Parts: sequence; C-alpha cells; structure tokens
Amino acid sequence: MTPADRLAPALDAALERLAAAPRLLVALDFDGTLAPEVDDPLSARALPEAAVALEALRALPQTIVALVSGRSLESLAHVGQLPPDTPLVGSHGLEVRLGAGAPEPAVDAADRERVDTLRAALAPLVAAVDGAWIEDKPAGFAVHTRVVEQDAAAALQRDARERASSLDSRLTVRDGKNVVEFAVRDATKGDGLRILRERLGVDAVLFAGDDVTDEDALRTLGERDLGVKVGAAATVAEHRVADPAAMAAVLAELAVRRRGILSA
Ligand SMILES: O=P(O)(O)OC[C@H]1O[C@H](O[C@H]2O[C@H](CO)[C@@H](O)[C@H](O)[C@H]2O)[C@H](O)[C@@H](O)[C@@H]1O
Repeated sequence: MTPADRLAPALDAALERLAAAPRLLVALDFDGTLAPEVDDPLSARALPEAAVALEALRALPQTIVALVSGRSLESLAHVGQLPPDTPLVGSHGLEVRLGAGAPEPAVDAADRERVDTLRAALAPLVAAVDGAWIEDKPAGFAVHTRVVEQDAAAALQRDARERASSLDSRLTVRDGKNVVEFAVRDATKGDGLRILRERLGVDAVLFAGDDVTDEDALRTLGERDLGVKVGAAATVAEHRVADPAAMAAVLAELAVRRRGILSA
C-alpha cells in the first residue's frame, strides 16, 4: 500500500480488529466494488489486484470469501472467476450457492410464467430504443440503458416501470446504475448475507458494496462486523473508500494483517 492509499485511522483500527476474528467471512458485492463498470456486463472482471487479494484471503485458515450480487448466479460465477467452492449469492439475495453443489431452487413454474408475461410485454418497448437491452435472470430481468442517450434512457425506464406496474402490482422494482430491474420474488442482499452468516457459522463479517441494494446488506452488520461503502453515494456504512482500486488495497491489507495474526 502506498502512502497515498493509506487507510483512514478509523478504518485502519476496524481492520485490525476484524483481522483477529476466529472465523471470518469476507462478503463482497461485485460490480463497482471489485470490478470497474463496463458496457457489457459479461466482460466485467475484478481488478487484478483485487483478484490477488481475494486469493490471499482464501488461502488463510478460517477465512471465507463470498460474492453477493444482483447478477444471476450463472452470470456471477462467470465473471467472478473464483473456485467452484466459493459461496455465491445472486439475484440480490434470492439465489444462494454454498459450495460446489447445485444452487437452491430460486423460482417455481408460477414465478416463471409471471416473468415470461412481463418480459413479453416490455420487450417491444426496449427493442424500440437504440442501445437498450434485456438481461434475463431466474426471477425477472434487468433493462439496461448504459449506452442509451440520457433522455431516451429516462423515458424508457419510466415507460417500462408504468407498463410493468399496470400488469403486475406485486413486482419488486429496483433502480441500479443505468439499469432498472423487475423481479417476481422479493429478496435482498441482507437476506442473502444472513443466510451466509448462519450457514457458514462465522464470528465476524466484512461486507463492501457501492450501490443502493448493498445498503440492505450493510444494515444487517453488527458490532463485530465491518461495512465499507465504495464510492461517494449515501450509506449506512461506517467506512468508505473511493473506488474498486482502494477496495482492493483494503482487502490486500486485511490479508496481510490476518496472516500475521494467525501465524503469531
Ligand atoms: O450487485 P452487483 O454485483 O453490483 O450487480 C449489480 C448489477 O451489475 C451489473 O450491471 C452493472 O454493471 C454492468 C457491468 O459493469 C454495467 O454495464 C451496468 O450498467 C451496471 O448496472 C449486472 O448486469 C446487473 O444484473 C446487476 O444487477
């Protein structure tokens, strides 16, 4: 870590305490936290320095690295590029994969029918806007507008929301970065993180995220945990870093300190 990257004193102290946890879960959002944003979601990758830090953490005893994302599990496994035993939470908490086995079922036939009906109704609106596209997920889909002209993007998001709510009043609708998402099941990253915490039997959790939906996970943290917001947006997290590069430096520092404590 260079002097310019030096940790804020409060984060430095919190990291030192966390590094000594008997059994530690490092649970991380992916896009905007480990990986810089790109136009094609399937091309997103964790920064190389973040990937190295995650590997260093994974190599330590009693230390579990997990990803908690709005992506589908399939997409998250593809971009995350972590070993198959890595716990993954996808679809904002709905899909959970603990270890290398098959994930728990996320939706049933009735859910799929609702998704298909909604998608068929919104697809023509999306197809009419240059650059807009639909990313499918098990319990819904995301309408991406990242490369759409600003006014057209705002109009599409508004029209899609109105059409969706007129068709299905029980939908969960989420705003993201240049994306609006529709889901027929309501789950949050807080639910996903609670499942990881309980099933993995950890004493402390580091969670870091950059987006609105990460706040649900940050709100579940307790005194022994550490929450980090990546970027400048409003947050309940006690600590903040500027960007994925700074987050990678925090993860690298945690690995160094924990290795030192565990080998003392
Ligand atoms: O919870 P996350 O891991 O942060 O996932 C949130 C959404 O990430 C992806 O979309 C975002 O990143 C894309 C790649 O950088 C970018 O093109 C898009 O504009 C962003 O919204 C993903 O495609 C979504 O499904 C996730 O919900």
